Amino acid sequence: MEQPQPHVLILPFPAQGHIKPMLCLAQLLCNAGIHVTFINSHHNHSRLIHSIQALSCYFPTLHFESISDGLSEDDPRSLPSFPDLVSSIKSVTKHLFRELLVSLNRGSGPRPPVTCVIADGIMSFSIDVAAEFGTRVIIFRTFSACCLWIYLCVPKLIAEGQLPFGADDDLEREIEGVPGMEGILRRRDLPHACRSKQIDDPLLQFFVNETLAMTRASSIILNTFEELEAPFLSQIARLVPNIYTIGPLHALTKSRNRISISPTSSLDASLIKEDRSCMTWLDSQPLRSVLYVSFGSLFVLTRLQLLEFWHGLVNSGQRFLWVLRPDMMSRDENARDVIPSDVTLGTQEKWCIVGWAPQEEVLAHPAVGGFLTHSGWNSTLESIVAGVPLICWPQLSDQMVNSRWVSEIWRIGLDMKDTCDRSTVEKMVRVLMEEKRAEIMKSVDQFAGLARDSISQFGSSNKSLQKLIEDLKIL
Ligand SMILES: O=c1ccn([C@@H]2O[C@H](COP(=O)(O)OP(=O)(O)O[C@H]3O[C@H](CO)[C@@H](O)[C@H](O)[C@H]3O)[C@@H](O)[C@H]2O)c(=O)[nH]1
Repeated sequence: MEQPQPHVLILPFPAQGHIKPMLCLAQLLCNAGIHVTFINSHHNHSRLIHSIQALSCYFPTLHFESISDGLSEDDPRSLPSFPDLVSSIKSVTKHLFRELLVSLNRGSGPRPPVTCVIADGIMSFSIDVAAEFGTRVIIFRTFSACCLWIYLCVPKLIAEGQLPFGADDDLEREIEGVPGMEGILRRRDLPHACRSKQIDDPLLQFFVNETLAMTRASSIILNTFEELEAPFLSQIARLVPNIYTIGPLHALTKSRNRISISPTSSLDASLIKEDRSCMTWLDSQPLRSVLYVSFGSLFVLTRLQLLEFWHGLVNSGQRFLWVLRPDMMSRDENARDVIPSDVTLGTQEKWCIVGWAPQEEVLAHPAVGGFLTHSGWNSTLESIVAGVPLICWPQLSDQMVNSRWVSEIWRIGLDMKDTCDRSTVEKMVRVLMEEKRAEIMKSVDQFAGLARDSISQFGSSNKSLQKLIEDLKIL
């Protein structure tokens, strides 16, 4: 009789910062001979079609399915639409996910029935759906352990009266009651939703409820490495049954793929088409001279913020490469039209602007010497691996605490949260690129080394991956 085979169904939240690490994990599991079905929204599936075709060629056990996210094709999916997306997923996607599970479990075609669901940490409905079928669920949290630990502590902070506070209250005040963060965590470092005076603020409730739901899964996966976040991993381990710490996933995946990937191939699963002209521009820049500026895939800027950044960057006298996405402005404007018209657009000697960059390659380029970022977790990890120091300008969720840890604990960069004026931008850039560069680079090099060690053959993240693979093969 034929042995039953493992088949993992992976369900990411339909956004770039969630799809990318989960697709990395999918590749690692396929390398171990496991069948994986990766679910995208219809909207993202069509945007990823080239990556999907390339990945399906390279990994014979990797399959793709798509279901609706409940929004229409033309609806925006950037940050202001996040609440609409969350509620449509809850009302529409949940049922479609159940139907897909039923159909895959019929076992028709080359794939065996589903043996495990690996679902995004903000798609907790999957825990209930999988339970109907008696299928094991592992939750994948795509952001930092330090942020996960804060969300787990929010009910306690509410009970102790430390929450709520309003955005006008003293944001410098220390937060007590998050073990391991004493003396470091201030109100302003909590996820932005904590600044609401209303404890029933829908966004805060959403993140807290999704976090608590996670404790019902059989295990959780975190895209981090032990040497970076050990204190929080041990705190979280007291509340969840089992943690696999497998990160930085992008680097682990690249080191394990036996295929040679040409830089122009689309295996990186970008939802926006990359403009590779910036790589040619970087080739002509001096060593470590360029500040890379990117605020991730969701972030939206006001006209005023964009102008303050622009003037601050130009006044710093440093070279910069800036990613301005076409959907980046809070009003229906093109970011490039907002930049003062006395400056000719296009590739200049000192700066270059693109709509979307091949970020990992940019960070690995010898001309890049710093990264001005919103501190999304993927960007933070990618910068750590590349050994590039950071200036953090966080706006929400995990970004708020990531930036605090970057500046105060890991000491690999600077935190400029809650400020956005040209003189601060100029000063921060000068400090990072010149004044404190040598000092910051000592920690940057140390953490880049630790990240490399964690994904090596005997490293902590690789061991955790091997354990996950073994566990998935036990049916
Ligand atoms: O020009 C660009 C800009 C970005 N990226 C990639 O896009 C991803 C962006 O991810 P991240 O840095 O995590 O930012 P967001 O897209 O904003 O991610 C969301 O999801 C993350 C994971 O949960 C959270 O940490 C963030 O706070 C949340 O905003 C990274 O892999 C980048 O390499 C590119 O490839 N090209």
